[in-house]
Amino acid sequence: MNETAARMMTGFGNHFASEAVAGALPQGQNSPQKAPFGLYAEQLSGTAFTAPRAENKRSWLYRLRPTANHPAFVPYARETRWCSGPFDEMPPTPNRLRWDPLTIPAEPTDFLDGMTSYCGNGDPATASGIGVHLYAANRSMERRAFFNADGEILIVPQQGGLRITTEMGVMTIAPEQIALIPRGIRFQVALLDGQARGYVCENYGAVFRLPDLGPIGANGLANPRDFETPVAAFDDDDAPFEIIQKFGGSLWTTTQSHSPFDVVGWHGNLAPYRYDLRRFNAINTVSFDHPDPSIFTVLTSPTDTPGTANCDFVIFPPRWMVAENTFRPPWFHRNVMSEFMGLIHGAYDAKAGGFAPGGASLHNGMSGHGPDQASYEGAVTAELKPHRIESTMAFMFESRFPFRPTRFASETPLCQLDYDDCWTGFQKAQVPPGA
Ligand SMILES: O=C(O)Cc1cc(O)ccc1O
Ligand SMILES: [Fe+2]
Repeated sequence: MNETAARMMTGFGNHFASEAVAGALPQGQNSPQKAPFGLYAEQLSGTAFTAPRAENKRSWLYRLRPTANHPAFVPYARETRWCSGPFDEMPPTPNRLRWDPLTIPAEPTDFLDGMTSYCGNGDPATASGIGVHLYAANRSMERRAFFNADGEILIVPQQGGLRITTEMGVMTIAPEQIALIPRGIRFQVALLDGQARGYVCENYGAVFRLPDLGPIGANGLANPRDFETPVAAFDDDDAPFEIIQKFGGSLWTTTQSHSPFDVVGWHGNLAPYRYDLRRFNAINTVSFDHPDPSIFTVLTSPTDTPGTANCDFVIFPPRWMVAENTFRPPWFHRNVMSEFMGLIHGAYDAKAGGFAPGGASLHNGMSGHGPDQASYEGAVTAELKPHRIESTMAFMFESRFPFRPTRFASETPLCQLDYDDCWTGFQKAQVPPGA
C-alpha cells in the first residue's frame, strides 16, 4: 500500500471518488470500452439495484484483476467459534446473562480465528437479525483476507488498535473508535499493539445509517462529517493470498494468485468508514427524568416497521447528569426490544460491580432489569448536584428480535451464574397501613 493510505475523506454515506494513481478513474462514465491502464471496472452493490435512491448504495472499483479471478471456495477447515443465524444450537432462554471478559488466547490467533459468537437473532438467509461476537487476538492476519457475504461488520474495539486494510483503502482504529466494513468487501486486520479484544455486530439486515433527528433538529448525536472513509490504496502483489468468506452461516476458503487489495481507484457511496465515539454529541435532559436510551443512538439498521430496529447501536458516553428530583441511572424496566451490552472502559452507571470492561450482558425482551442494588441505593441517596459521568464508554446492540445465546456463551465459565443476585436484597416498599 502506498503512503497516501492514512488520508481519509469525511462525511457519512457521501459519494466519494478516489484514485491512488492519477487517471485511474474513468471520467463521465462507469464502464468505458477499455478502462484506464487496462484496469477492470467492477460494480459492488450494497442494496438492490432498484432500491430507492435515498437508500441506494453501490461503488465502482477499478482493479488490477477482476474479483472473479479465483478458484472455487471450499469449507474452512480450522475450528471456528463463529456461529450464525438462526442460532438454534441451544433453546432460547429468557434468563438475564452476563459474562466476564474473554482472555487473550495463548496460541497464535488472528482476528478471524479469535472470533467467538455470543448470541444472535434472525438469519442471513432472510436478511434480518444480527450476530453478536467478541474477538480476542494476538497476531495479525497474514497473507489472508476475509469478507462477509452474510452482512456488514461493525467493529467495536475494547483493547488494542487495529489497522484494517480493505479493498478501498486502509484505516486504523483504537478503542473508542468504531469501524464498519460493508458486506462483501475484502479486509485484513493487523494488530497495532500485539493484542486486541473487542466486539463485533454482524448485521444481516438493512445497512446501518444515521438515525433521523426529529425535533432535535439538523445537528447532534453522531454528526455526518465525523465519519471517515479511507482514500484508495493498492498492493501490486502477485503472491498467493488466502481469501476466507462467510456465506450462508459458514466459513469458506480459497487461495488466489494475488492480493485482493488491488483497487487502484474507486467511486461511489458504498465504502468502509470509521467514527470516533468521543465525537458523539450527547443530548439529554436539562430538567427531569431519565430519557429513553434511544437518545444515544449512533447508527440504526431499520426494519420495514418504522421505529422498530433490526439493530440500534447505542452508546453511553461521558456526560453531565443534571436532572432534578430524578432517579438518574437507568430505571428498572422491561423492554419489548432485546439488549446486548458491552463496556469499552470505565464503569456503567447501572452496575456498581460485575460488569467489567471487555465483559458483556444480555437482557432479552420482557426480562426485568435495571440498576443493581448498590447502584440503586447510591442513586436514591445521592445529592442531586450536577455530576459528570467521567471516563466511561458502554454500548448496546438493541434489536427487535430476541437474542439466542450460543453454546459457548451458555456453557463458558465466563458466564456469571450469580448474575440474578444483583437484583436481590431490595427492601420491600411499605405502603401506609389501611390506605
Ligand atoms: O438496560 C440498560 O442498562 C440499557 C438502558 C439504559 C438506559 O439509560 C435506559 C434503558 C436501558 O435499557
Ligand atoms: Fe435495558
